[in-house]
Amino acid sequence: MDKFIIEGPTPLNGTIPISGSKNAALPLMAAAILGDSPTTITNVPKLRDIYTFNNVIRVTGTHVTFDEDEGVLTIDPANLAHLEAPYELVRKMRASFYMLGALLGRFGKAKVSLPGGCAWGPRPVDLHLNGMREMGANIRLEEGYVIADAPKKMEGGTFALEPSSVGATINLVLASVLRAREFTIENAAKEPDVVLLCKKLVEMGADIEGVGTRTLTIRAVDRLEGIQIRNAADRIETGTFMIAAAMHPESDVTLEGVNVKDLGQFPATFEKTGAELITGDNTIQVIAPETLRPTDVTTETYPGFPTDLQAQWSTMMTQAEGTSTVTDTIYYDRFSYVPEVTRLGADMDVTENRVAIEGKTPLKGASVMSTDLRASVSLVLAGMIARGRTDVLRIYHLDRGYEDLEHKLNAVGARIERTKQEE
Ligand SMILES: CC(=O)N[C@H]1[C@@H](OP(=O)(O)OP(=O)(O)OC[C@H]2O[C@@H](n3ccc(=O)[nH]c3=O)[C@H](O)[C@@H]2O)O[C@H](CO)[C@@H](O)[C@@H]1O
Ligand SMILES: C=C(OP(=O)(O)O)C(=O)O
Repeated sequence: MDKFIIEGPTPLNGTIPISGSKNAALPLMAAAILGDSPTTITNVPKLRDIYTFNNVIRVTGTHVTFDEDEGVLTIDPANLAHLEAPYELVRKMRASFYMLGALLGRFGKAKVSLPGGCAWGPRPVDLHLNGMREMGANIRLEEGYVIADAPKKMEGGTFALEPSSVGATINLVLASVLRAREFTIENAAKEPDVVLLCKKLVEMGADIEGVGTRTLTIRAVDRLEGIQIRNAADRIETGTFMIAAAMHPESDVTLEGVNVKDLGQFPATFEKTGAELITGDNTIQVIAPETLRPTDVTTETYPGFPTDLQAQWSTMMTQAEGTSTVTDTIYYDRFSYVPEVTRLGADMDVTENRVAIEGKTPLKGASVMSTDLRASVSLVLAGMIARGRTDVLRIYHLDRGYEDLEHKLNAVGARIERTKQEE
């Protein structure tokens, strides 16, 4: 197991390239197995979640090749015959649960383990399962597995997502495009990852009405063909580095390869901190403010503030001149980073789904432990402005979702070393 040793504080100056998005790539990979010819996806990041999902897909007999240097993934489902996603792999990442929709949609049968992923508390999948039932599938749970089957064509129907769910929208779209006569998803997610998936399925031949809106109507087609897809830029990595840049008053960082449109309201919220943003076609320059203004945020569905940037924002607010609150309405208990950032000297207090942060506390290096992906990166952000040495333990969570994190940050002035962690 690896850990990071971080020496701080360090201002960040220079240019950071943004990688392809993990959360956009994974549903596209699941969609590829619906095609009756190979699909090629470019701009795919080298991340542990991508390798794990490659292996999940391979178990089915699908041929997967990943050219890591070029970021090109080719998925050829011609020999797909084994309709199962086993616990040993699915437990490692939540997105492998998309295999349920994809296998059921393509073959009318699937056996998929209930999911794992970042475990900060309950992450139910009832909407995925009930939506498929509404479509006409038989679903039962047996020994930790979901076992599903469906007739050649399911009747379909209408299913309202309450609350709106990214994962359930993706799974229901995957299950229906080849197999439901007419299926309507109300209150569908319209996060950029979902919109990209729907657009690419339409390019493959799917019939999806309402792409990019809250109501999707899907009418099954008989076949889909493989296509060439360019994966989106990672909007959460972009937001994370914007926050990193704002945390030290002498930082000035340009992010390259950004998809500004995918950031929703985040840039406008970000500017309330006093940080200056200069936006180009696919670049964002972040000039840190002299004094960071306390700025309250509440997570919402897109285009609102993303839950995946909640921990990073709270960590930034430890350096603001005053008190702020950060509320998570998507996942109520995504605050496991708080005791760890507190170990570095922050003053944070969690009540229900809200953390109150008393700002401008000097941080001082210590050993801290990563508990999930976005929690882990928050500890790196804190470590980069803490005085002295911070050891961030168990960084395997980070490797699930941040490509070349230490190299990218060291190239702009950070001092982060990856080393083996003694057990
Ligand atoms: C809307 C939202 O911001 N979704 C985020 C969520 O996606 P993820 O797909 O994990 O979660 P969902 O979007 O499905 O969850 C949204 C809400 O719906 C609830 N729910 C979901 C499914 C279900 O079957 N039953 C149910 O009650 C969840 O508990 C949650 O409160 O975490 C991902 C990883 O951090 C993020 O990338 C997504 O942007
Ligand atoms: C937690 C995340 O991923 P997952 O939903 O795959 O656990 C994330 O991307 O922040």
